[in-house]
Amino acid sequence: MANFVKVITGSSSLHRCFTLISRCFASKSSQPSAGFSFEPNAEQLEIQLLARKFAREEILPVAAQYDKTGEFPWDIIKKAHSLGLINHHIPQEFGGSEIGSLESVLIFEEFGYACCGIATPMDVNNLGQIPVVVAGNKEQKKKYLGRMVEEPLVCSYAVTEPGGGSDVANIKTKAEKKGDHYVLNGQKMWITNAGHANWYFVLARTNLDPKAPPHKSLTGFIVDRDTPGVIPGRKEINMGQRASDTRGVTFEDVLVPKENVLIGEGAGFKIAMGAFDRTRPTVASTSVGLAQRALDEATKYAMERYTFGVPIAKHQLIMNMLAEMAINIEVVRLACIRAGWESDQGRRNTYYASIAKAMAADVANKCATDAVQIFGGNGYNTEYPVEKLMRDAKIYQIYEGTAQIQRLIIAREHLTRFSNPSS
Ligand SMILES: CCCCCCCC(=O)SCCNC(=O)CCNC(=O)[C@H](O)C(C)(C)COP(=O)(O)OP(=O)(O)OC[C@H]1O[C@@H](n2cnc3c(N)ncnc32)[C@H](O)[C@@H]1OP(=O)(O)O
Repeated sequence: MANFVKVITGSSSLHRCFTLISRCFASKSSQPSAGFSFEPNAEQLEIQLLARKFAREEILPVAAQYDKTGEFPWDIIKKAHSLGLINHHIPQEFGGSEIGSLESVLIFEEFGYACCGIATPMDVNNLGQIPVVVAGNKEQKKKYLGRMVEEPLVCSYAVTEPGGGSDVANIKTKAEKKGDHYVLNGQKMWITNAGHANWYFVLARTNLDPKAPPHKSLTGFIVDRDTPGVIPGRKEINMGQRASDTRGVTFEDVLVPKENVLIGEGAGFKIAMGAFDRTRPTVASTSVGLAQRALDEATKYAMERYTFGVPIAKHQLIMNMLAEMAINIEVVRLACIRAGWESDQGRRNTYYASIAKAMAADVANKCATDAVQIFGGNGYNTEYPVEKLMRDAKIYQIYEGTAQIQRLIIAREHLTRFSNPSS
């Protein structure tokens, strides 16, 4: 592995970072802090710098090309795997690095800065794994997480259906128990990594009684991609994040062994929701990376572009736009850190995760749109980087819970806290 690191970077300092990152993983750096601090500790800084170097040197230069071709970024995923920059949540017991959510937040901001289309397959890899991390038994973890540490594989989180993704309790895919197996039938839609996944986390209805409480009727399964009857559809051509692989998946009489049920029948809804609590902070920080990139590109352009005899960065209306971008980025970055940190304290972070996700998605869209505005006609052209940022940003207000669903969650959490301040 060390050789591989040198081959891809030509740098022994990067390898030193890798050693440090492993040490940090081993010591689980996210211990409760002694008090407020805006300073990353030495290990967090090393992780951030490693991710930044990797993102700027390996992802950013090829981002436009992957966007153009829509090719799945296997090369990047393999390199990230070899550096320990993916599979963060897998316990050390099963070979993973088991870093904190806060460290994941730091890594994904760097990935998002370089290319969200390339970051998303790696983010979703976490989303697919987390149900197994939090709800899998020892055998399931060993079998399905262990293989992802051994080789660069990806998995998927298959919850959304053609009928909708927001109202999770109403999904229609069903799994009927027959002997030692469940027979899975149904259709999933907008499943990221679906064409390349080695296995899927699938949420399905196991209690078909219409009077049964919907949340307790859903069960989470691990489904091997090569099981007969698992049929991924065509790659969807989306507005942005084009390197990311999104497809429908049909399940036709798929036999899933009962050993692949997570926890037990009826536990699926809460497993699926709990996974979002862990991944929304990193999805949010990925979009913060995009917003920061938009600000940096816009600033550079504004300092080089002259109108009325001065760089446009000297015009107050442009300065105002840059300032607004900076304000929003600084604030939402802290929201992401809080959401990751809360999770690392072992507390339910639903409220903070949704605040970070909701705000980061809006900030990314505002910053990308304003960057295009600052670039003027050039911003609308594919020769410049900001039109891609605008296309890549939109989905953050839709996937992993729409802007509206996040506000629903925040309001519900707020009302509960308000009524019961000790909760
Ligand atoms: C990197 C980019 C990612 C790209 C791929 C993204 C993949 C996707 O986009 S997936 C599709 C997007 N969809 C979503 O994000 C789902 C959005 N929907 C939701 O989050 C839920 O359906 C939501 C919040 C609206 C829940 O609504 P609702 O059906 O009213 O359930 P609700 O009453 O709140 O909860 C039911 C039970 O679950 C529990 N629960 C809810 N949330 C959680 C949670 N976070 N953790 C644990 N338990 C939870 C509740 O406490 C309740 O428990 P009990 O019955 O014991 O009281």
